Amino acid sequence: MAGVSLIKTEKMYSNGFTAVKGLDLEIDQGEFMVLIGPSGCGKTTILRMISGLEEPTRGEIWIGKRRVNKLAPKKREISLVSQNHELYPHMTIYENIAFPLKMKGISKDEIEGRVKEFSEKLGIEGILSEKPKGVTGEERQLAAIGKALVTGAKVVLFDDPLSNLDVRVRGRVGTRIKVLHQELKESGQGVTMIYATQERFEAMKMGDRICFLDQGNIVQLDTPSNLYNYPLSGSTEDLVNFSTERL
Ligand SMILES: Nc1ncnc2c1ncn2[C@@H]1O[C@H](COP(=O)(O)OP(=O)(O)OP(=O)(O)O)[C@@H](O)[C@H]1O
Repeated sequence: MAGVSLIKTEKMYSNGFTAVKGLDLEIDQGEFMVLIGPSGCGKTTILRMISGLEEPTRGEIWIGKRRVNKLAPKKREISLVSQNHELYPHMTIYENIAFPLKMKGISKDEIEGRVKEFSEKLGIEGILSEKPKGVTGEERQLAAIGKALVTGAKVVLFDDPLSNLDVRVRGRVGTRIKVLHQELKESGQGVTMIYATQERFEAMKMGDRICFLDQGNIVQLDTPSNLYNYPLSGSTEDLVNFSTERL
């Protein structure tokens, strides 16, 4: 397991726009951290810096005991799930989930065991021989989550992964991710999950803690119950009021 720390992390894009402003954020190992905030507040930029797809302009990023500012994405032991499921259309669901393990040179038997384990945990064992276009959007996204987790990544990043699904399906897949996080923790394989969303109900339901962002700054960082009891600003009051109406 590995925690993630951002220390005075800043991102200025080449056009001079600063999307993330001197962020201090410590995510514990095995934690489920939700990043929430309006469009453009910097959620994707933060995830891209943690995964290594963007380099911070200033500050530090640590994954576990390693300072990763200059470390290649592949060496960070991180997976990223986005709203576009990123499955290869010509491969079956099984082949897609197995693909990152195959790339690592893992034996066929071990691949089989791991794909079986994760597909059962995600309830998609019945669609393994299908191609992505032959299954539902929900199943495709679950397969993408399986592909992200099967490698044994210590940190999994989710960039608004459910935004293309309708609201009922969204709730179901969100619950599955949360349950899976808990099951992995209980089985000693805990994974740190960092989950970006604009959905307030999702944030309150899923996060161990919620980091509320606005214009590249943290507005409030706390547990759902503390946010509920002690909202520090109009934005966090909004988050709590809207979400609890639906609880
Ligand atoms: N490559 C880039 N060059 C310049 N500005 C960028 C670049 N990428 C993102 N931005 C800007 O940085 C800000 C933060 O963008 P980011 O995608 O991180 O926000 P977000 O919170 O993930 O938004 P959303 O919820 O809409 O995905 C936005 O104002 C965006 O326009």
